[in-house]
Amino acid sequence: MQVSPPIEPVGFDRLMRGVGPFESAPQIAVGVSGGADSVALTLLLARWVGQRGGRLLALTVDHGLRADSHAEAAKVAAWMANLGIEHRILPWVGEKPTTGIQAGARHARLRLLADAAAAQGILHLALAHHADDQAETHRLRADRASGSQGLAGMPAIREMDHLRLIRPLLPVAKARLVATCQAWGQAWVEDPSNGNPAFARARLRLSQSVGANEAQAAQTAATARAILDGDVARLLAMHARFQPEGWVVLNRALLDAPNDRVQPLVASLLRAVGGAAYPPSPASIADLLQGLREQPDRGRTLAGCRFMPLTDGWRLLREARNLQGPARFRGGGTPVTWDGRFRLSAERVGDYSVRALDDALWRLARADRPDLSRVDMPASLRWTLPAVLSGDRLIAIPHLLYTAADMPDPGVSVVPLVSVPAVPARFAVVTAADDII
Ligand SMILES: Nc1ncnc2c1ncn2[C@@H]1O[C@H](COP(=O)(O)OP(=O)(O)OP(=O)(O)O)[C@@H](O)[C@H]1O
Repeated sequence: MQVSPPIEPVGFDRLMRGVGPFESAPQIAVGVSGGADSVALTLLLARWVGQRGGRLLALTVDHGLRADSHAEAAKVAAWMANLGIEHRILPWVGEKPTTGIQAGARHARLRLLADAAAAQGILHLALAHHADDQAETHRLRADRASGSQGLAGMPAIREMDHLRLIRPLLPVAKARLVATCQAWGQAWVEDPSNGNPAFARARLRLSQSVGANEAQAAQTAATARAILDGDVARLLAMHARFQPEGWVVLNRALLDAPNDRVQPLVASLLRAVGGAAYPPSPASIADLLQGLREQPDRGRTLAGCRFMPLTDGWRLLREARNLQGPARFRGGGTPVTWDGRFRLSAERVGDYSVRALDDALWRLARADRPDLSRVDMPASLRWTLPAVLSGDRLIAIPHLLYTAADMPDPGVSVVPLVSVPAVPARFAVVTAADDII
């Protein structure tokens, strides 16, 4: 039987160069679940960061979904203390989903990790996905017949709102990570859900071993993806202008680019503007593109978005129907995501809810502030905006800079989830495959 060697310092330096650049004294956060993969990554990072006079912050999310999750997190904390690695436990509090638990836990986990790192001014969050994970992603996506971008799997670098998600171990086989822990004499925990066939990923691990061919295919696809992401980012920079209200102006010339570039770009745009968890099928995007090319002056809808013709392009915006219903939040800085498009929070603690601006709320706001009528905005866009209520009182329409005159200012802030005008590359890398963290 072939024995896998542990990862040596030189090899890890090379892996880190692949996900750079870093500051001269790098500050990095790492998600450590306690499994062999993330424990190995934490050990490797601690040495790498230490050699450069930087800082490593290890973070463990306690999902509270299993009886022993607290004990496990505490065990990781003890290991980290032993190794002299700064560590924090982040409990997942609040409502848990009843269906799609794994996907819900992944999203919550990423948010908790990213927020904790960003709060410390850390710009890089490392996760321990490895080559076997990549190959599994590849196979899962192939089973669901996703487009070429999905098949390209996870990116090694993904820009998020305030930091970069990095996956330095993507080229490395899991066996080498286990060997790394062993070489360090460091224990790890086995995740029982990896053996639970209820979950697609675990099922795959149990039913099929992932072959070298697939790992190779995933690697090739990942390279193709990096090239694709770069091209898509350039096209976005040239032809798309993002607006803070979550819509985009597109030049008609965008459609002159090759289809294998326009297709994933439009998929990302639709997902960002429409707020859906997944982009629509490649076939429906192909139909849309054909329609836009043949009759550019006709409006079209797809995936909760509208293309409204302009003189030399389109306004792409959220359709003002099937928007998410009211979502409640407590303020005090804790954010809520609404309609898959915006993250809202309020400084002042209160009993708030966010829902779509409608005619009745708009009348109330204008009665309070008649000058709002002069805001130059098409009605179709207005009805896609979030309005914030306290009980049943309208208190803010953040995009119109409206706050109710006779109420204390709740200090509402709103961030569009995916539109990042200054750095289109961030936008370009959002695909369904990124949901797998
Ligand atoms: N509870 C957690 N707390 C912090 N980070 C986590 C947690 N769970 C997963 N991660 C991070 O996300 C990565 C991917 O998660 P995934 O569920 O695929 O890993 P895992 O099966 O728990 O394995 P491992 O911990 O061995 O990496 C992990 O490698 C780790 O970096």
